[in-house]
Amino acid sequence: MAAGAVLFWIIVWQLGSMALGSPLLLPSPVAVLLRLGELLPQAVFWERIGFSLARIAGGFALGALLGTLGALAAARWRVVEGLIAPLISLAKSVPVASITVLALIWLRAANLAVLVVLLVVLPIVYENTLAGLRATDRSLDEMAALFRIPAPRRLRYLVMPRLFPYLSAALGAGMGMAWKAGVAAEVIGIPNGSLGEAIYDAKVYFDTTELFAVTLAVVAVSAASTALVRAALHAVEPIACGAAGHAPALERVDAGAPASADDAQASPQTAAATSPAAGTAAAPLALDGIEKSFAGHRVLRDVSLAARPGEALCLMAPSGAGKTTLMRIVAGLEHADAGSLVMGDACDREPLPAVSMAFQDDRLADQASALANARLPLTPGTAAWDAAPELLRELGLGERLLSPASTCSGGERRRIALARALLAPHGILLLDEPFTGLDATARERAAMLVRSRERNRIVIIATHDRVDAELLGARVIHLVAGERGLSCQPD
Ligand SMILES: Nc1ncnc2c1ncn2[C@@H]1O[C@H](COP(=O)(O)OP(=O)(O)OP(=O)(O)O)[C@@H](O)[C@H]1O
Repeated sequence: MAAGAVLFWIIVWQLGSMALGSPLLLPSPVAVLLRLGELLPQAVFWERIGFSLARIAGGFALGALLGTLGALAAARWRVVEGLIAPLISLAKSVPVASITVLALIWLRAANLAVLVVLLVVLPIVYENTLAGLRATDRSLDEMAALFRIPAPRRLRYLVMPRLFPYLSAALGAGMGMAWKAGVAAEVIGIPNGSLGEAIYDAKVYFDTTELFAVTLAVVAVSAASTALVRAALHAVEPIACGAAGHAPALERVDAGAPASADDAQASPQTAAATSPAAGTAAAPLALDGIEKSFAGHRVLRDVSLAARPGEALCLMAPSGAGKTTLMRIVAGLEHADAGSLVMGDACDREPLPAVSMAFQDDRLADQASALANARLPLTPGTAAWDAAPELLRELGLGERLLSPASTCSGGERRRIALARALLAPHGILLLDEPFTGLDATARERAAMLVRSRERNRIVIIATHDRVDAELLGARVIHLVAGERGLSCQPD
């Protein structure tokens, strides 16, 4: 299709040239191709291409680097964004010709394309990268904060997948613009041995055919550079984004325990023996008189409850009653309007308490594998790290260990999120409707695994289903609707 379109326009060009009948105004494509054929064997022509390519690529690399660093700093500090904003506006609006003339005053003519290209590429990369960084997924950020995922892992598995499409678009567009601006600057500054000089000479000698031939070469080299940049980005993307199969550090499965369907039959008792949480002692938890409203709508009123390590509580209430809100308050993700929350000796919410949570909406790194997701909050070499593949197998995910989370079914994603919460060695485990989407067998197995790992933790489960409480042997707490909100009542 593309080749057909090109052929169509070459025919139009040929017909136009024949109609005009003046090679000075519009040489025919055949004449241009013949001239290009004469230029291509000449070493000096390739030296010109090399000269311009080196400077344009250099300016592009500098612009991309500074644009990315500037965007990272601007996303982190508003004051930096404010300081950079006028410079970016200036770089976008100042004509290439003005920059070129200034560059000629400041620099040697040979290197002026570097500065001009830098100033053209920098705002494109800066603005796109900043937009990518701002297109944050708050729920993933919240998950990362709760699990205390180390910054380099956050960047690779959670930020880069969002950022990469913006960065690719910017670099692809930036490379095309770099050639336009770089050659324009060379035509004005006429550095010796550049493609711009060849175009300038062709203009001076009214050699329109030569002008077209050199321009055609510029277009070809620009297209090849853009294709190269896109191919490099395509190759780098899975590694930069920690996609499944490209994160060996997080995905190493013990050689003695290959992923297989048979492994899914491993018993929960085995898991209990290797449970990372087995030695984790939690402090008691006490909520007293918790109140919470959203925009005047009271959700929780006078909610009080207490739990000791080793205890499981089951919050039962109808949909929309406030179970998630209460869990979020325990996790420190939401602030109560009134009341107190005590964990052992530590009062209240700052910093976030050592809590792990299976969120209602899973919150997985979609491109990463099931195993990488389960290990995101973990430290290599710990018991929890080593136990991750086994736990996933016991949850029936032996075949999916190295599959991207995005390709997993709803029930499989639920179990990955559950595994991540179970493995994180925190004293309080919050499970928000953890068995949604699981069939009866998977649900029973998951419940047994939770039970086998809860010994020294406080487990709070939100559910609509009494069976979940029975499977887990949990104490049932009803959130009961009152006149002015929801309060807590034992079973
Ligand atoms: N950030 C928020 N802003 C405004 N309203 C909110 C917010 N978070 C929760 N709510 C409201 O608080 C109420 C309780 O929500 P919550 O998610 O805690 O209920 P739930 O019992 O967990 O529901 P479900 O069982 O359907 O998950 C709902 O009416 C919800 O719309």
